[in-house]
Amino acid sequence: MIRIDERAHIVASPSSWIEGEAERQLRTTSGLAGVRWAVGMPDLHPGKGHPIGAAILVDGIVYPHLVGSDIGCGMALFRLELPGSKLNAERLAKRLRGLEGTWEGDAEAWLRDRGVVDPSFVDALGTIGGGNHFAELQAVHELAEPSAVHPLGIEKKSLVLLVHSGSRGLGESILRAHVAIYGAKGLEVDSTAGRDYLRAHDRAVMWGRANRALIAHRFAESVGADLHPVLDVCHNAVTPHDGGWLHRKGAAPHDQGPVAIPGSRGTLTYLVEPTGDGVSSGHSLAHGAGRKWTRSDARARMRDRFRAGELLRTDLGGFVVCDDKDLLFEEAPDAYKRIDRVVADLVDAGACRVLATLRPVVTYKIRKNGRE
Ligand SMILES: Nc1nc2c(ncn2[C@@H]2O[C@H](COP(=O)(O)O)[C@@H](O)[C@H]2O)c(=O)[nH]1
Ligand SMILES: [Mn+2]
Repeated sequence: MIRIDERAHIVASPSSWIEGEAERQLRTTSGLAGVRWAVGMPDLHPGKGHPIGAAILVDGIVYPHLVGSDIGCGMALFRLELPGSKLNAERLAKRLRGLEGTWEGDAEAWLRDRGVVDPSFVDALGTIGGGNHFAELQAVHELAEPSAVHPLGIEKKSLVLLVHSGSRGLGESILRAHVAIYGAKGLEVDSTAGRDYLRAHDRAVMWGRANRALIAHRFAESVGADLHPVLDVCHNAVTPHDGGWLHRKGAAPHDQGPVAIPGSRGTLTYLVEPTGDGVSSGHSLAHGAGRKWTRSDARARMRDRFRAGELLRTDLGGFVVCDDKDLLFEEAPDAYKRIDRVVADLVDAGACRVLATLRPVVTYKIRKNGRE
């Protein structure tokens, strides 16, 4: 554990690499009015003023900035049953398209069926979005705890689909509306503005969940596969906890069953199960490996070493669908911290155990002219 101040610590061994700026941001965050405690996950890294990879419990106040603009972002895992017995990843990668274009189905009905009243941003529903969002076909690498994994329907030969996306323009519009009036201020939970924010926030969380489900549906449809939901875990949200409000920005809940913690398109994803009471880890788990390099650093460093085309295959043999060269460089596996170290820190802290590891087979980011 790395102690930051009397209210803040990071769930990481002192030898794990955490950027000084991320520690500074966590200290600033723990000094906000009403903060009871702030806990950094081992994937902690700097954000826009406040760190990413943190859980912050606040009394009486909700801080929209601590949740950020991608309200409801999360990881959803599905088991995928492909027709035929042999997987041809390259052919499958070529067949996949269209996840960046507007869905032709009834998006309003899709949202309503999933509890989103007053549907909005319907044109973006079912689209992955930019940045580090992705839809990734994965194979089981190792089953560490077969008896715990079988109830999830996952076996040694299973294929799974991991979808990382959020509330797209909806979450952004909610934060923007807050900033226009209140700037960086928090809101009293028991105020009209606080209640309005929480209502809009909850809608964005449900929108994000419905979005991941639709992305998975489109992915499965485009390769003719059957889809079985395994888990959906949101990592950007604020929820009631122990009389206060638990803000999570890039942190998965510890009390909602198994969590998928991805590393990058070129490293393993860890399927973990929370252990212990969650107290020392802020009732949370890491949500990824966390950035090591900023996007501009990654572009500069990777451009020096590789041509974009060379990054379309990964060291683990995966295929990458990404027609945006900048994004290909920015999201290179080297731009992220080591996922094995992140997970080891959580395990050493008694926060989770590893059930299985998953290997990326096809990572879909963006295809230009996706509908052709
Ligand atoms: N398996 C993959 N993991 C990836 C990829 N791109 C990013 N990542 C990991 O996901 C988290 C997401 O972080 P967030 O703050 O945007 O929610 C990130 O930390 C990486 O570890 C990918 O293409 N495949
Ligand atoms: Mn996210």
